Amino acid sequence: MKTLRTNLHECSVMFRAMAKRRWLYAVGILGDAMSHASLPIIAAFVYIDSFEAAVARDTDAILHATILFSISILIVSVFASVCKYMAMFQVKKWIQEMRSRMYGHVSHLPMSSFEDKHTGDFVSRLTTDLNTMEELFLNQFRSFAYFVSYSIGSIVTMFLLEWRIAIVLVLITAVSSLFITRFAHSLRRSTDRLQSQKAKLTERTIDLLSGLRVIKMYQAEQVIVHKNLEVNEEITVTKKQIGRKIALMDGISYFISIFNYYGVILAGIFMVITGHIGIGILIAFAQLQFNMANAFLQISNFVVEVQGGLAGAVRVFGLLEMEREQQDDGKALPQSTAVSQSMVECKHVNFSYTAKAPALQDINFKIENGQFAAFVGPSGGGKSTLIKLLLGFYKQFDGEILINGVPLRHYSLVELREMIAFIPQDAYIFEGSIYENIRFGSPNATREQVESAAKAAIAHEFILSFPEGYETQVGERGSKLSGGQKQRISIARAFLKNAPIVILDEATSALDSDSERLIHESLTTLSKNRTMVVIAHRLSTIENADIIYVLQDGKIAEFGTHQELTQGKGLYYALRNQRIS
Ligand SMILES: Nc1ncnc2c1ncn2[C@@H]1O[C@H](COP(=O)(O)OP(=O)(O)OP(=O)(O)O)[C@@H](O)[C@H]1O
Repeated sequence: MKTLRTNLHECSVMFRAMAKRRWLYAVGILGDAMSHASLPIIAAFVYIDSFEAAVARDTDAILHATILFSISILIVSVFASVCKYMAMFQVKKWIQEMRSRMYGHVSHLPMSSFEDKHTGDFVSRLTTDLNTMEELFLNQFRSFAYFVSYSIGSIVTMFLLEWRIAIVLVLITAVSSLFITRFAHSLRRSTDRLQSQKAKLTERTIDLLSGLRVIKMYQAEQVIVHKNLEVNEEITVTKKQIGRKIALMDGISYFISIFNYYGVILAGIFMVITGHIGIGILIAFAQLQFNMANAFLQISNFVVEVQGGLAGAVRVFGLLEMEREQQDDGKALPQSTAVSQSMVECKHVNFSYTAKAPALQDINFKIENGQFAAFVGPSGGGKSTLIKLLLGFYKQFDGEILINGVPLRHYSLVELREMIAFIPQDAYIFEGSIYENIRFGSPNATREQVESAAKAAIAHEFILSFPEGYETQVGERGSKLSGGQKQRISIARAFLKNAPIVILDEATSALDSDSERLIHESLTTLSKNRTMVVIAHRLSTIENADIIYVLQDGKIAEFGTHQELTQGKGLYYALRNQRIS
């Protein structure tokens, strides 16, 4: 019963989500199911007339019944096809809308969602789970509507024909339905588990494909294959459990169906012999009961598919229920058009990811407009965390962050991100052309603007050296470009965005000295008339910074210019010597 209630609740959530489409879908699916269900019932009446006519040797009556039946088949076929198309069309459109909604939703999720869950989990929800939900609407609900329409129709017909047999059938059907709902409960647990295991398999597959280089280098093929095998085995175990339940359910529903079918025939023969019903009615009963028995034989597969579809739907809706990044009101920009003296300021900022150790403690600094500020420090010191706060990825921190003199909370995310051009460590390159990749910086930019951004980033020459120039397809994650080329495309995006603040998380990967020089040059140009905040891993790149902050264990351990910090012989000095030696 609990499963039934849960299933009904899940269905009602889905139907509500279909909005206006649900009515056309419901009409389509019911029309299709009822017209298909009506054929065997019409056939039952045709059999009564035909067999009675056959006994009376009335050929006209047989011809009449045959013509009527043929016309019915024609009408039902046309009507059912139209209804089926209507329902199918609504589902396809709805799934398309859901897919776009899910994509949009994923792009608005806070970064913390992706730190908590594996990419594979999202991929699985967007593909496998959405597909199972589509199947549920296209096939399983259709079969269910047919089964219900046919059961009601045939039971009513049987009541009209011979109520005593009909009562017995209703009782047996009710008992069988109760038994099936009990199975549904246990099957649902297995199908929920199966959907999660499938998601885990997608996660493992993504790890295999994305980490293939590392796997090969460390000859870890066996390790990764073993991990995949583990999930594969778990899936097989769950499928076996489902298979056992299906087999048991199949056996019992087979017994019930056959028992019902032959029971009706035997009872009917007995009633014909005793003169209670004619032979036509007996044949009609056999016809109705035959279809009912067939439907019952399909029921186990149907229950598994419905539970699987619902489990997928729950994961789809689970994704849509994940909380989006809060956009806030956004009233900061009008005030901030007047440029404040300090561009980025932190006042007593404290932040923790979890209840355990704080990632940032009492951070205070002020970066003046047009300054070049660098953050350095040992691994795990809190540099990336600070950048995440400045970019608005996490909002739950204590203290105050001011951008252009206005507290961060007064900016909408759109406004905040318009103020900042971010160059991440991993210069993410999207599938597509170099031109499209640079244009990410400003989707409305003209060709000239894209090219002048590429020139400023000293990328124009290498782009033109490719036979297809800006139209060169870069491959998955820019696989056809070198590390330095990817970084220069990423810098070109920042030039194109033309934001007053540039935040750069310096790439850790080593580059050849030529690439490093070009990148250094382009960053120097980029920093002109802009406020630069750089997380530096190579201390040589920030020697000319206006101010350097050294972060250790979430605190600012020291700050000053390169000369001051070197003379101070503190942590900066030690770090520098460590890296040089
Ligand atoms: N998503 C997260 N959830 C929980 N803890 C995190 C998360 N991200 C970082 N941390 C922790 O916060 C602390 C600061 O990490 P952070 O990434 O800011 O350091 P970092 O200075 O940028 O290090 P690195 O130079 O190695 O990149 C570390 O102890 C880290 O383990």
